Amino acid sequence: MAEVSRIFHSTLIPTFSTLPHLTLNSPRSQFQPRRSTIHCSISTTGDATRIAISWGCDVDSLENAAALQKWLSESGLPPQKMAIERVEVGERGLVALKNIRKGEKLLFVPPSLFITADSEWSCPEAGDVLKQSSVPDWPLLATYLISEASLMKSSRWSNYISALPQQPYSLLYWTRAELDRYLEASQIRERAVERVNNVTGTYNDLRLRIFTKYPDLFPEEVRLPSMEGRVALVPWADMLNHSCEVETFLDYDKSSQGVVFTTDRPYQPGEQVFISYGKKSNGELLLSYGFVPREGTNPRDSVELLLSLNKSDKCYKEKMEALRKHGLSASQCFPLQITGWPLELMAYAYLAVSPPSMSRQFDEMAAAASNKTTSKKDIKYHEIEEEALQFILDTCESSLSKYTRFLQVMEVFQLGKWINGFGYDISQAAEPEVVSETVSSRLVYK
Ligand SMILES: C[S@@+](CC[C@H](N)C(=O)[O-])C[C@H]1O[C@@H](n2cnc3c(N)ncnc32)[C@H](O)[C@@H]1O
Repeated sequence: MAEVSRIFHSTLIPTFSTLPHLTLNSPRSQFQPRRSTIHCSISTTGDATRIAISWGCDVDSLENAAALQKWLSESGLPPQKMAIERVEVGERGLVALKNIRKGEKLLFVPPSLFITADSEWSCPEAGDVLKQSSVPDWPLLATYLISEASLMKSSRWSNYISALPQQPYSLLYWTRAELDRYLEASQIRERAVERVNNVTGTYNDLRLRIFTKYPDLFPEEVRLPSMEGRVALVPWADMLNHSCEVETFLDYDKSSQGVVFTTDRPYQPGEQVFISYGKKSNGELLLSYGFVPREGTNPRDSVELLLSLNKSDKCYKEKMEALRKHGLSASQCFPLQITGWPLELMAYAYLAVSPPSMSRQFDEMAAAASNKTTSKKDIKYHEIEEEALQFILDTCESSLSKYTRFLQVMEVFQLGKWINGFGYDISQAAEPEVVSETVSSRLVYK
């Protein structure tokens, strides 16, 4: 169960958020067996000339969502205590229709409604080719979805496909220039670039290895979106939005043989019901799901702060040696959270600012800065504490200075407040410009 739970937790929702279009297989019985072809051309880059298949709807369309809901009930989804509605957080979401108790299990989506790598293809030959070529789950499912979308109304999944957001919020749609500009100083920028390259690379690989070799099965350009891990798509369950306050997540329930989640709080009729997409930072949420939670609502938010020894430090060599001994280097990243920073960061700061007269403490400091050692972490050197805090503050300021536009609206002095424990949320600096500009059309940030 733990494994299933992990898989569902980490892959179900990303699936939805990163794939422009999703699908499932159609049972042969519903169709005339035929040698259909995947005839489509879908762009993840916004190249309008490539879009050939009509699918999906506006992110807030309720019409298609209602059709989805009706189709799901006719296809085996048991009666629900929730309905799809327009919501404040996440455009559309599941809202309680009745009182829901804490600890209640909801959803019960049966496996017949899941979309997995084992789902039956309407074009079985195309499925066979991909499987024989050991195509990983993600690109396999993406191709599957596209193939079903190309069948339009005749696909068993047409109601599902039509209810998916046509243009999901995703960093995959950002151009390289936009990623560079708006995520300029965030670690998420590199990871987003990597992810886009991964998607493009996988698509190019498939095109070279498979699509061009079977032009009758894959006659046109098929652009594939993101992939990551194993995959299952679960209609209905993927209408649930994320809340940082909620601890509960999707799971496979062996006894009922369906996808469920257990509420961790009661809901009253009209309230939006949430799950957790995981304990992720704002950057991670942006990367995987294309949104940033409302400011200050994510206690798990964090940014990496890079601390470095000063090369002109008289004791640079000795400090370096001490750090090396404990598996650290002259530049080291530490997570800064909305709730504070790790003791290791403070220990590193002590080491960075300590004068030659404290050389006997270098080892103790380096050990405390390493998360690999079990040595005492909570070290304190009152004589250099202020200097160490100033060092952290300076590093924060220099890190923030990369967010040029951000600094125009956020006075640096607020950093001082934060560092003195007033709770300034430095983590919002993760994607500050994203919040302010481009993203009005792409990123949900309210
Ligand atoms: C699994 S879908 C949830 C259903 C989606 N709201 C819909 O209407 O199709 C995940 C997407 O919902 C949106 N979303 C989920 N939780 C959100 C939140 N807390 N704030 C803003 N958007 C959210 C994001 O666009 C995300 O990529």
